[in-house]
Amino acid sequence: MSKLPYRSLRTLAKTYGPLMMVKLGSIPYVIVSSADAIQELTDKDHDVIFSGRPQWKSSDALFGGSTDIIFSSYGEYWRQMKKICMVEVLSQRRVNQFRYIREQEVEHLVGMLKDASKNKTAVDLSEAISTLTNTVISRAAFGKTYNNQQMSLRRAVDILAQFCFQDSFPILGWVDALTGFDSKVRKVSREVNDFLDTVIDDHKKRVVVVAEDDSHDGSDHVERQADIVDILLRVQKERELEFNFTDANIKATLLDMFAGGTDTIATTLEWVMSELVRHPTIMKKAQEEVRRIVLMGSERKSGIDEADISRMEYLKCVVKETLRLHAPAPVSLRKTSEDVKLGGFDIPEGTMVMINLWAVMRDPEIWEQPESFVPERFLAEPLDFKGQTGKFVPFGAGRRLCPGMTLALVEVELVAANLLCWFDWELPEGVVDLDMSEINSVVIRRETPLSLVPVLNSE
Ligand code: HEM
Repeated sequence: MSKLPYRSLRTLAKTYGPLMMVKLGSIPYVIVSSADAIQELTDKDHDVIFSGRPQWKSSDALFGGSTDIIFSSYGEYWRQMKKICMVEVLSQRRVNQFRYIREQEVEHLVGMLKDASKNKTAVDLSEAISTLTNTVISRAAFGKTYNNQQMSLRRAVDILAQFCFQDSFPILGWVDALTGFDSKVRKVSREVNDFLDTVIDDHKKRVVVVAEDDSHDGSDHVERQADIVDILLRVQKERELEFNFTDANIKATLLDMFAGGTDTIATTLEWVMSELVRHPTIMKKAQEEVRRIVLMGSERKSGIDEADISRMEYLKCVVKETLRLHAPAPVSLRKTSEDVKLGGFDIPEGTMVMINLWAVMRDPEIWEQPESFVPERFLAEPLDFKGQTGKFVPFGAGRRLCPGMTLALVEVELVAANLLCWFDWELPEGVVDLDMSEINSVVIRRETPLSLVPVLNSE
């Protein structure tokens, strides 16, 4: 198995078919690699049975026994947690509420790039985008950024991607003590808990008027805009739940927002820009659309709002095509909750299942020129992100579908539109072709940072 397992598993599936049993470490996994199998797995007879998740040593330690949304087992507890997440934290209303944060941070990024463009030197766009996505989620979640302390969240997310003997070879679990994995997990878990306890305590102490709508335009006409911690504390106090929503649950939810909502958005933007730089005609077409809508209307605008974005049909296709080729989360991990049949095979209760989303989105049986970057394919076939066809599945499918997709898409589209509207982009001197190598960490990222020269658009 290579360092990019979704690629090796696709190669195996070409020989052994879309449903195969592979041992990863000493644990047997059913690997699912076709749209038909995904559709079957998420139909009404299968969805619940395939909605379990494997728990890891690190998820148990970091999320108090995997009690977050990403890692918790399927059941009433997960259902309640996901509902809170979707209704209270990631709903359209919330996405609108935090619009002013996205707009301010994008303005900041554009300002920085305008300054850099004066020197005609390359900027580390990966770093700039990563800072933006981190700041946006921090301000939405905590009301501000906590610079140094917040690094513990980064370390926690990184640990989830690290190899652990117990998860792959349960009989060798003791080796994790020797490699230092166990002590590292304990240390990071302590740091994260201490940090999030401080954040929650700070919020409990503040008695100020907070607004939970999108009335905040960045000025001070409400005393303070509610952030996600305020919202979760209000849920804890007011909402009638079938379980006791404790501070530990709030911490697990917050950690999920960071684990799910920073690197995924940043890496999508990196790949959008990488693909566009490699395809100048597509870049030009996308720029023309964005500039026509923003700069050539009856009143020429100095900023881009989300109403403009809703009209950028081609840009949306560029984002879809990027997510098809570069799914940030290339596989979805599941666990069966009872004996079940899939594609005619008997699968016992408790089986680990890996859905190779990446392979399905490059399957030559269902995509023309599957390896090529062709945004136009989505003009011809406007597939949505809900994964119901089993074919276009960057956010997964079924009950475990990603709840952060609305938030992710508005942020990706807003940043991309700004990068395309105000700048042309060039490769640094001496670079002829962009290296597109991938690295598998929490998400699939570029192996090398994306370094590009911004040239101010003079239109
Ligand atoms: C481009 C951005 C994103 C991509 C591609 C992405 C992709 C995914 C995928 C593939 C899954 C697994 C779905 C499955 O098992 O079928 C998932 C789950 C999840 N994502 Fe995202 N995600 C993104 C952004 C976000 C954001 C912004 C958040 C929150 C702020 C988020 C929070 C979650 C959570 C909580 C889950 C677990 C859902 C469950 O188990 O029920 N994601 N995501």
